[in-house]
Parts: sequence; C-alpha cells; structure tokens
Amino acid sequence: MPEKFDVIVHPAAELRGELRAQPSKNYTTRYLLAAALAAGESRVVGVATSEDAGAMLRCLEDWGAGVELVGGDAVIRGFGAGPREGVTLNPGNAGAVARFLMGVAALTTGTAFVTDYPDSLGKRPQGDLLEALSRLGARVQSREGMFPLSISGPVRGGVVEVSAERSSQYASALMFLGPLLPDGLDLRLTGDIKSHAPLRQTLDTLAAFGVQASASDDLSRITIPGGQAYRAGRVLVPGDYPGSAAILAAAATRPGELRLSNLREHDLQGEREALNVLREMGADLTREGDTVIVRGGRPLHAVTRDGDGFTDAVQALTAAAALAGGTTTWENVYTLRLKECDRISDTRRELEALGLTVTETQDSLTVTGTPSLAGGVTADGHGDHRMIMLLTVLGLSAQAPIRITGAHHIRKSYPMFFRHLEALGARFEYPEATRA
Ligand SMILES: O=C(O)C1=C[C@@H](OP(=O)(O)O)[C@@H](O)[C@H](O)C1
Ligand SMILES: C=C(OP(=O)(O)O)C(=O)O
Repeated sequence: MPEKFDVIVHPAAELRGELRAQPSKNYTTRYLLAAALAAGESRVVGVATSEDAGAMLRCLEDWGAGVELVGGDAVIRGFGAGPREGVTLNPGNAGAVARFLMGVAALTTGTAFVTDYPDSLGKRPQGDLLEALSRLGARVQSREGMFPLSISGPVRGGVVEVSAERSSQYASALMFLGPLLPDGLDLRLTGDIKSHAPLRQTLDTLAAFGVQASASDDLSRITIPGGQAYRAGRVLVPGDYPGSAAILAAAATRPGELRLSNLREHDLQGEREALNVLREMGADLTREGDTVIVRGGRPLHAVTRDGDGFTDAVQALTAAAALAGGTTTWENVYTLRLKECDRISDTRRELEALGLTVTETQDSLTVTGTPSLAGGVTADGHGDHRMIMLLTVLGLSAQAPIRITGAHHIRKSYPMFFRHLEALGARFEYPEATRA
C-alpha cells in the first residue's frame, strides 16, 4: 500500500471467515497515559497499533516516559506526577489524546501543543477545557480556543465546573489530572452531558491504576481526592467495539458468515450497543462468549435511536441504515459535528452523491435506505477514519466499485481494516492518493 492511498472498493458477493477484534482505541490511550502517570514500570498488554496510539506514545516519550514495545505490549516507565517541563507535544489528529494530555499539562510550568492536522484537530474546539483549566489557575493561550495552544501550571485543584456538552474528553482530561493535585478535583459537569460511556471508561482506568474517585449516578459530579499516586501494574487492553461495529455492519449487509472474537460481553464501551442496533434492524447476530457471530444477507429495516451512547459507531450503523428498508434517524448526535469532520453534514453530502435521500437537523441525521446502490463514483473520505469505514461498507454492497479518497486516514484508529475485510473475501485496490 502506498503511504497515502485512495481505496477502490469492489462489490463483494459474500463475506465469510473469522477475525479477532483489534485492541480498543479508548482503552489503549487511557492505559498508556495512566501508565506514564505511575512512577515505576507498567505493562499495557496488547496495545493498539493505530496512529492515535502512536501519537500518545510519542507525546509520553517527549514528556519523559520510557517506552518500549515488546511483542504486542507497551512497557512504560512512568514519569509519575512530573512530566518534563517546556515540551512541545504534537498529538497528530487524536482528539482524545490531545485533550487528556492538555489536562495533565497543568502539572507543568509550561507545555505547548501543536498539530500537523490543522484542518481536522486544528479546527476542533478546546475552549471548554481551557476555561476549566484557567479557572483552576493555569495560564492558557490558544488561537481562539483551538490549536496551537499552551498551558502553564501548576495548579492546586479544588472545585471546578467543566462543560460536557460538546465532548466528554474535557472532563476525562481533568479526571486524569485530579489525583495528582494537592487538593484533588471536585468536578461539576455542566450542560447536557454527552458521551457518558467514555467517562465511565476513564473511571474504570483510574480504578485499574489504584486511584480513588467517586461519581454521582448521572456523572454530573465527580470527586477525586488529591495527593494520590497512580500505581504501576499490568493491564490488558480489551477488543475494540467502535472499529468492530464497521466489520459487523459489513457482515450484516452481505451474505456469508463472520465470527469475530475478542469482544467481551461486559464492557464499558458504549459502541457495544451497535450489536443490539443491528439486531433491532433485523440482523442475525448471536454471541458465544467473547465471539460475535453474524449470518449476513438478511433484509434489514430502519430504526430510530438516540445515537449519543454509541457515538463512534454511528457512521458504521449509517452504512447499514443506507442499505436497509425504510428511514433511519439518529437523534442527539450533535457532537458528531465536532469530530474529525462534520459527521452529519459531510455524511449527508457523501450519501447524497451516492444517490441516497438524507436530511439533517442540528443534532440528528436521517437516511432513507435503498436496496440497490449504483456505486461507480468517487467519494470523499474527508480525512475521517469513520467516514472511510462507512463508505467502504457501502462499496461492498454497490453494483459498481466506489473509490474513496484519502483512505490512508483509516490508520488513525484501524490500520488493519482493509486487510481484515480482505481476509473475509473483500477485494480492494490501493492507488496513490489523489488528495492529502
Ligand atoms: O474519551 C474518549 O476516548 C473518546 C470519547 C468520545 O468523544 P466525545 O466525548 O467527544 O464524544 C469518542 O468519540 C472518541 O473517539 C474517544
Ligand atoms: C472521534 C474520534 O476520535 P478522537 O475524538 O479521539 O479524535 C473517533 O475515534 O471516532
């Protein structure tokens, strides 16, 4: 595959075979960070190999952590509460990585943040987190609440409000910081709290590293006593539900049979709900322990669902909706506009170009499915891995091939995505990219 490639997706008669789900993106980023915040050596077993995982590892090294990759594991020698001063970090295009590190930066007398993705991460809002940090006493500078920016602490902690209306990542960032502050943090999450699931994954991570925290049931109040230490140890990264949702959607929409292992049943990833949504749409989807089995090709039908609980699977499920009978609506998905691209308007544009009927409101997306998708067009991947997954799933069911521009951006979260589908019988070509 060229370094930067488009992908030509050929229609697939069927998808059949066995796969192991890749390691979770959200747990990889969290475990690596927590390991760096623990003095001593930790082993994160089975880390993701995606660009976002790489971005976290690079930044932690720049801050002074020892990083060694041993087989599929990361062995981290942590810097504890003392990341190196005066460092410039570049989290690439990784939103969660960027925000978590911005929180921790308040431990330092100065950390600068830049990105080589000015058109993606560079346009995502950071103001809510910067405001909370400055209320805590940090000095912050930014380009109107966006990258590039800098954060100077140290801060003591205490009671602070943070908006959770646009992203949960701001509150997660403060949760990673809290235990290392002398006064801890008493977080008040304001607004209509979005993405509860990743907040619970952050609480889960703190517990795995021996940090105490408590939260109200609705997560509006999260209390983290100060003066704690992260405890170094060994943690195992579970399988990734958001990326797997796209593989499951592909398997549900083509004839054949998929067995996808390494997806534990009791897991805090909200995108686990994608299994229930696909079932509700009519997919034949069962589970044997950690293995999910899809017998594909059954006719699917539309659903109406609140999509906030499975935010990173909405694109994958939109592919299923576009091939289903009837009109599907995802409600309460405003935050999709603030991801790697505008996942509401940009999705509408791409699906319309494929001949589908799509409408949007500020916080919803509605798609009317078609039993026969012509294909034969070039679609814009918008530099967004989840858009690329959506368009790929559609290409597998189209009458004629679909070309997706900038498909190398799949590496942000799922570098093996095309290889995994090839193992099931899909066929792709990887011409040199026609756009960055
Ligand atoms: O905390 C995390 O690791 C994430 C939280 C979610 O973002 P929002 O909280 O902005 O919805 C999700 O979309 C992102 O991929 C990862
Ligand atoms: C939005 C995503 O990631 P992030 O916010 O971490 O860039 C995603 O993985 O779909």
